[in-house]
Amino acid sequence: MYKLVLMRHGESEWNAENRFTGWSDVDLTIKGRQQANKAGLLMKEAGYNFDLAYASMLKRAIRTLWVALDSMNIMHTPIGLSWRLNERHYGQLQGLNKSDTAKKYGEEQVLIWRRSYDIAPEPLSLEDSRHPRFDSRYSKIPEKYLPSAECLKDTVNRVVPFWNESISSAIRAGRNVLVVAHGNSLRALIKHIDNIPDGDIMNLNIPTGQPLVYELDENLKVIRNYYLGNPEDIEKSLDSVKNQGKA
Ligand SMILES: O=C(O)[C@H](O)COP(=O)(O)O
Repeated sequence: MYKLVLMRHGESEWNAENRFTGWSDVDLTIKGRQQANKAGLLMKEAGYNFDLAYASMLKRAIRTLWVALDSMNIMHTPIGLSWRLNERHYGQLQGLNKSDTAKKYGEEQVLIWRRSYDIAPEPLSLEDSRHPRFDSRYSKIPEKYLPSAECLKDTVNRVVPFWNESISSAIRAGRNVLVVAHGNSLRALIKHIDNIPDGDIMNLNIPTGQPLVYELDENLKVIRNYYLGNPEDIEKSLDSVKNQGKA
């Protein structure tokens, strides 16, 4: 049996301000750093150790990973960063307050933008200075792959090649792997590894800074999954994620 640990970054500055974030590169809040530290201690106490860790190319995920590895005292762990683990690109919604957006367009519309499987928000124009094609960290990635907006289906299509080419082969090679990414890039990954139907994935939310363990059989089929943290904290955190789109 293999074990894989997935974790969403700790609270970010825009989580705290309830703004759509996507590929915007905002940092962790103090609370977010504390969550990452606590998550590391939790994993250490539970006997986890990692041979390899992955994060997206966004600093809220990278810093969460650094802080967690630091609190586990395993900062030597090799790290792979990939744009394929970045958050779902939220297009023109990026930067807007979720609750104000619900007041303007209605909660139902915001829920569609946040959780529908195949409806993407309005894209950023190719000339918008926030477009990833102007960001040097993505300069080696062919422009056709750089999103202007994504629905979850697009994010699944972006994340799955990274699972197939990197994460799953590391697991099969017997390496203990930690992946730190984002609410929607993890929903995309989980949809794939746990074979969740398109219609059911809208009910899955991921709390910030909570290690989520997946036990996998030799064919990488999911046996079971569970959070390491306190169930009440996780429930509270899940409710707050759900309620972000309320007017
Ligand atoms: O990009 C964002 O705003 C968050 O990371 C995830 O947002 P969501 O829960 O509204 O999809």
